[in-house]
Amino acid sequence: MHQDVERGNTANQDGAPDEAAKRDAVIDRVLSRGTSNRTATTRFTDGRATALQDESTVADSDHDGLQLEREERRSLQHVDGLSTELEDVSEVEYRQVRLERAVLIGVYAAGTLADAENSLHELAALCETAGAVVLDGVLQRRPHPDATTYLGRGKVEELADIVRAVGADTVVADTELAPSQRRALEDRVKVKVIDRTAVILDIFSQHAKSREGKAQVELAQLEYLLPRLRGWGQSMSRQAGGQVGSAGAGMGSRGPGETKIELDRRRIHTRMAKLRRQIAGMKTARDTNRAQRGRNKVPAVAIAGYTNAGKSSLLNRITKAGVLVENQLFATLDATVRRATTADGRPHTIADTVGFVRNLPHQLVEAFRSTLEEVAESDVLVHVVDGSHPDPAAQIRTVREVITEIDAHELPELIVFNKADLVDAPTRMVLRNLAPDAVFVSARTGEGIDTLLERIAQMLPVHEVEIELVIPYHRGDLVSQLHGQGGVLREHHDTDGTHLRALVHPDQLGQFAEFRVGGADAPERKRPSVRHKPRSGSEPAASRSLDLPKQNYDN
Ligand SMILES: Nc1nc2c(ncn2[C@@H]2O[C@H](COP(=O)(O)OP(=O)(O)OP(=O)(O)O)[C@@H](O)[C@H]2O)c(=O)[nH]1
Ligand SMILES: [Mg+2]
Repeated sequence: MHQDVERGNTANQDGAPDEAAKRDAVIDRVLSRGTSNRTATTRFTDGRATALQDESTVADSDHDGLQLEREERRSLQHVDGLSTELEDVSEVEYRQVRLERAVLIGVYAAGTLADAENSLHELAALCETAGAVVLDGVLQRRPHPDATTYLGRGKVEELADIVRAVGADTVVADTELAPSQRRALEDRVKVKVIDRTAVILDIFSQHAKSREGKAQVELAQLEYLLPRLRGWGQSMSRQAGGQVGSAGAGMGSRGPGETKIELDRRRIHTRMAKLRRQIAGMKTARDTNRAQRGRNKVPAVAIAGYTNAGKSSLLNRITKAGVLVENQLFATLDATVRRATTADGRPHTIADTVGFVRNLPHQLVEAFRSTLEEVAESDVLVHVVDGSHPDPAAQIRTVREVITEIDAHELPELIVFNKADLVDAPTRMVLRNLAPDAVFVSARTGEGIDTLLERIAQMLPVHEVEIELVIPYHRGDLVSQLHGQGGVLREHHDTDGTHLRALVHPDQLGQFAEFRVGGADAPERKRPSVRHKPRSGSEPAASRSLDLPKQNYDN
């Protein structure tokens, strides 16, 4: 729009080049030389790269000029059905003032077109959630994004044409852009350019409600901005016409806000240190709560999964918790913990958690680490997957990646395919192959909920009983059995047999009654069992903590 035109015209007048600018320019030049060689000489045959070839060495290839041209034309691919533009013209008029009009861009390697399209559709949903209108989306096939301009040089010109033709004011790249790529693209396309990470951070900043959530998002945003400081300071002040404030500036620029962005690095570092301390402080309260639950031996279930999979709906269905459910990405940012009881009366907690998404900014995973500990410290992971999603396998992969990152990958996991009301029989077969033990449920219709509750009850740790035993030598089978179930705490041999202190399931008390020290009436100490799958070494998982080293919070 008008500001963008102005910005384009003034792009060369932005301050005298300082040392950093010179350094950047050199880096940019070096990078652009390296890639221009590569992109000019890479060719594809039948969707497969034929390795790096020089133009002069492809004489014997079956490419003729026409084929090359056709391939070039094909390589910038439109993704249909992305537009979220409103039909009603009057509403469009109104929204134009308020919302950004975005064109999405992505790069995909040979053979991953379907995946790239899914990813671009998801980016469209993210942009929509952030409050933008998506006008168009284009994908370019390329082994790697261009180091200078993300899309190839020629394609950037086409993109500029598209942006002008549809009247967009923002370009959103599907993967994280290097600061120099973003600047180079902006200079050529003449509108604001942001990336997937900025959109996700923007949604988080709009949705954060609790003090802790807000602090976590701000920390993540500052971390993202820090290496981009110079570029953002310039383009954002141009973008907003010098206007100070956070709400009106649009996707990728809300949150820390204009004035903060223009603070020097040192002050941002100070602010980040303060946020880390705040978050660590709030974490203490959460730890106390959790320790309380731990002392009362209440097993914990965590509902985790891809964003919009229906985690909150499921928690509502199970516990009638009244948790915010929205057809939006990242509706839930704060972990909600509810109490529940199994059919046989065992109390436990169920926690709803923040959703995951592909390319979840690592800054967010770091900042939300204390919230995500809620997941890592639970006893059972209920991994909710949207069964009606076009690529549930990718969702499962993404969620497992994050779960591994927060050290929760060894928890017993139950895959739950939700939205079964939208899944037909053939798709169920496919899903079943993905996860044979999974439960199919519908938070909407209630289908499968009873089975889900039964399965959760089976997976909850049972409280084991600690007993003292003397087992005569001719019953070595019992000693082996106790070792086999991992229940032996202490053992020594004496003349009357093997002396043991062991953990057994309450159902086994009868079996061992005659060997108990002091007879069957001996006092027994109840204690929670160790995890189903103890983590590395002999250390029981329950005693592990995800605490970052103290110094990480303070510098
Ligand atoms: N058809 C159908 N829709 C469902 C079902 N469960 C949830 N939904 C819908 O899916 C959307 C997302 O539901 P949420 O419960 O907010 O999903 P979530 O996983 O908590 O999402 P985030 O908190 O954003 O990560 C909402 O529009 C729900 O109405 C289901 O079983 N069937
Ligand atoms: Mg939710």
